[in-house]
Amino acid sequence: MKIAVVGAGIVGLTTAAGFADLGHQVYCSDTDGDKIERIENGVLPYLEPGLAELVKRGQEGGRLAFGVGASTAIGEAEIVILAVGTPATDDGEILLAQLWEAADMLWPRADGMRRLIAVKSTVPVGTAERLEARIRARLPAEGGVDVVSVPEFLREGFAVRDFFEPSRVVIGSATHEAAELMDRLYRRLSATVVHTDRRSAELAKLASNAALAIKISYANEMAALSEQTGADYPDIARILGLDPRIGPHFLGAGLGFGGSCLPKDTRALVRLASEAGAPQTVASAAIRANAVLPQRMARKLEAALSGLSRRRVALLGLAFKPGTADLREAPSLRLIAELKKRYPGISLAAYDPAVDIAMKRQLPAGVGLYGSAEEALRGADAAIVVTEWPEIRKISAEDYKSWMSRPIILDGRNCLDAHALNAQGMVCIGVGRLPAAPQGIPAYQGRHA
Ligand SMILES: NC(=O)c1ccc[n+]([C@@H]2O[C@H](COP(=O)([O-])OP(=O)(O)OC[C@H]3O[C@@H](n4cnc5c(N)ncnc54)[C@H](O)[C@@H]3O)[C@@H](O)[C@H]2O)c1
Ligand SMILES: O=c1ccn([C@@H]2O[C@H](COP(=O)(O)OP(=O)(O)O[C@H]3O[C@H](CO)[C@@H](O)[C@H](O)[C@H]3O)[C@@H](O)[C@H]2O)c(=O)[nH]1
Repeated sequence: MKIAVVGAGIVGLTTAAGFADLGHQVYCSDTDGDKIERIENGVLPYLEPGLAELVKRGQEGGRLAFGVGASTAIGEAEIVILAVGTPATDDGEILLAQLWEAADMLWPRADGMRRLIAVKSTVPVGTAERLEARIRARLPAEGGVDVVSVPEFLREGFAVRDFFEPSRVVIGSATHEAAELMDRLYRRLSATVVHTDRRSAELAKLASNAALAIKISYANEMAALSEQTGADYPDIARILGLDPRIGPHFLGAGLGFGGSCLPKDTRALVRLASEAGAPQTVASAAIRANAVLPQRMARKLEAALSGLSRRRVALLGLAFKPGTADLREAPSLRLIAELKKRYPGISLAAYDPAVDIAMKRQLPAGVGLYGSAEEALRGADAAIVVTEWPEIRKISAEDYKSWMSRPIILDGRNCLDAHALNAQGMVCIGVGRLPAAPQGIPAYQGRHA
């Protein structure tokens, strides 16, 4: 099948390279000429395991080509997949400018034959219908277009794996022909395919991310309650997760959810729901619960160190999760803003294994960015684990003790063995965990003390 993918972000590029690998003829376009040039030369702008190899295989096999903007290849494609960005404002309005721009580039190439446009970008409910109406209004009478909704559920850092082994493929369509054609496209993947209407597909995407956000916020509030009542949240999470009706995933407490999707899509759902007259109070509370986590961490830091104004604090990890260099809505940025607001004299020394130029540019002024954990930790009065990178989890008690002024670690992802580190003369405090008598924090006398 001939396919065009519009947008070469993580989603577009993975989709394009994935379908090329499945034997389709794929043309992938982006308006960003630099990005396309880098991709064509094998220098991917994303840290995604296996993606560079997949792209190379597609190019070498002659099944994957790239270009800037519109092209005849788009006119020839049976299916055009839209994977452009759909950022959201702080109050949850999803901005569709990139989608309309892409659509306006398509319609002059859609005349004369019936064509399928698949919206993979995350959009408000009703967008596929609006897009179809917009394109149809510009088409000559003999032309035709069907717009379907095929939301994407891949996770950053697992994009390639999730393409080939998706948890589900959702196809929202309005005609039998469109559903059938999309089915053919996905036939080579052994995935559970759910056929539905377009609005349900669009809402299912927002609902999925909001469900994950709600679960994480529940975990974080339960962790706070554990701290207040002398319980151990990781044990509680394990007990909860053993109930198959609850499940073990997304119960990790810490600095909360970030990234380009969970925060924006949950905000979008809340806004959409309020406009539709069906308020999503639970999703709304999940956003509020997430927002207070940097303050909680700042208070813990203050309790662990008496006086913070001239202290040096190391931040271990900046990316919104391990395996990516993505800083979009990263908890690290909210934590930095909170610490700098509360303690203007604080010195912040950060390290992230995926540090790159883009990350440097996004960091607020006044944060030192170092090329190794050792450099960030040297002379630090405390360290906060912000992202649970394997490299960071592996730092030994000996290293912490020899590099830092005071070996105080606030484990913002509960990824360290606090008891083992504490037994080696460190002060390691997790989230929802019982503190092991650090200075400034009252000792707990229970089994974890
Ligand atoms: N990143 C994820 O993990 C993820 C997962 C699932 C769904 N999504 C959703 O998928 C969509 C894409 O996400 P992303 O992270 O890949 O976005 P992105 O912003 O990283 O990439 C979008 C790309 O589209 C390009 N673009 C914009 N207008 C264009 C046009 N008119 N023609 C051609 N290219 C154009 C941009 O230059 C950019 O390279 C979003 O709606 C997002 O919410 C993202
Ligand atoms: O128990 C947990 C699990 C995750 N997180 C945080 O939640 C955020 C999001 O994590 P994750 O969902 O793994 O990352 P994304 O790559 O943003 O993927 C989400 O967003 C994508 C874009 O819509 C969807 O396609 C995916 O299905 C959905 O998991 C990160 O900041 C994590 O640190 C926690 O705090 N606790």
